[in-house]
Amino acid sequence: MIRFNGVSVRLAGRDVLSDVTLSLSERRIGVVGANGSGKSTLARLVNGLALPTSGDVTVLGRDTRRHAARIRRDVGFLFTDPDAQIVMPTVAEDVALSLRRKGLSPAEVDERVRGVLARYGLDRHADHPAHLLSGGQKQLLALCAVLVLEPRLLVMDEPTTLLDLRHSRLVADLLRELPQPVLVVTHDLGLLDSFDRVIVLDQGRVVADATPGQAIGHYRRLMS
Ligand SMILES: Nc1ncnc2c1ncn2[C@@H]1O[C@H](COP(=O)(O)OP(=O)(O)OP(=O)(O)O)[C@@H](O)[C@H]1O
Repeated sequence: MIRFNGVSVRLAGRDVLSDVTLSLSERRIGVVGANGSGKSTLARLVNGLALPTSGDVTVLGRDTRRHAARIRRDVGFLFTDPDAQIVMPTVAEDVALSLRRKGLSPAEVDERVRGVLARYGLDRHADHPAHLLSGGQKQLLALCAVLVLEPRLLVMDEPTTLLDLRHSRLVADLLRELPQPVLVVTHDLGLLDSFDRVIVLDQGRVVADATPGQAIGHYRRLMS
């Protein structure tokens, strides 16, 4: 599903990722590590937002250097900062935008938008200005806009950072239920309990790649 082959990323004269080789095919994959260890860069490599300086990244059988546009259609990407992906004036319009680009009929768009907003408790805000939502509500809106497209694979960069306990649980439940494979970067270690595989990064290198219990144990020792 995702293959990193000898991947290094050098930015502004610094090695942000060094010689990462991973073959990922599990349904739930977590990535943890200290601030600045390269987690977001690793996530961004998966949909071609970042490109390797050396080595290559293959996603769903395609090289991210040569097929970035196609890969972005297949891979839903949730940014840490929801303001980075909210573009339309109202909540419903923002979710509808990506669907209209897919050529769906107005009635179909409306039905899908209402459905996803209701699922994430934003239906009351459908016609409200998106910029007036709280940070957590914006994060949920960004999630709705990604999920409504039913991508083949999802990448989430710190999806629960702005969420209260109830909404964090909603995202944890979603991660259990979603049919698609998901790669999640997070500092919310509880989110990873039910995951299949967790990768620990340290200074741009993979230093553990194991079950959640083993990987988080390694991460805790690294941080102590
Ligand atoms: N465009 C860029 N230009 C220069 N340096 C960058 C760029 N993007 C990231 N970096 C650097 O790469 C390193 C890794 O950044 P990255 O965002 O991948 O870390 P992270 O593990 O996600 O951190 P955090 O947990 O704080 O979000 C950091 O030192 C950062 O300053």
